[in-house]
Amino acid sequence: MSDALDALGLPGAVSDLIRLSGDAPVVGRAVTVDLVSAEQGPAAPSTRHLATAAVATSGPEEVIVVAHPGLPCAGWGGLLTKAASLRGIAGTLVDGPVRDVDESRALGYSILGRSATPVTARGRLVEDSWSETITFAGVRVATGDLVRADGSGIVFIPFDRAAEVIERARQFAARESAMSAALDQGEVITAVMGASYEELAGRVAHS
Ligand SMILES: O=C([O-])CC(=O)C(=O)O
Ligand SMILES: [Mg+2]
Repeated sequence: MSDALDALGLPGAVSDLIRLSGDAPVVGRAVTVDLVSAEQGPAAPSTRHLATAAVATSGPEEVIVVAHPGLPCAGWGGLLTKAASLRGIAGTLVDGPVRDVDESRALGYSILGRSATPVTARGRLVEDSWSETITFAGVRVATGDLVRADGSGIVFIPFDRAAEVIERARQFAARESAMSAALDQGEVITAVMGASYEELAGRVAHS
């Protein structure tokens, strides 16, 4: 998917976030949440914990995508995981720290984030909006965009470019399957990942 974005000159690949829990690929449509520091948020104190509206209205094939202002406190926790898991939500991506990671692991719920922390968001972070377009690790993400995340990171695909990105990704995947089969048949890696593979990336990157 990342190679397909490269090929089409699209941003959307996010490095540096790590898998904190779960082991299944996270695939679905983004449901965005934007967090700000409590000092920058609304004057009245928050009466609803962050991300709860997004969780309460989302379900299977949806992914909660949480923008985080970078303070050292959690943008997600175990009770949110429990509620999301009960609703069949595909997973959560947080551009910041996450807490209660062991609870999320016990439930097998997939989370990618920047780090783990024990520190609560309460009194520190508030939800500025949800379902609005956000900037997540430098990528603009709208609710409804496609997401795929796994142990290597995240790709976001704008909904209106999804068909062409997926088509291109299928071509790359077919090519890699053939290369993998060639290895099974005894071809050497120097030949399998030879000039044609390198040229493919070069052509792609500059097309
Ligand atoms: O207080 C928080 O940051 C959220 C939390 O622990 C949870 O969802 O369990
Ligand atoms: Mg908790």
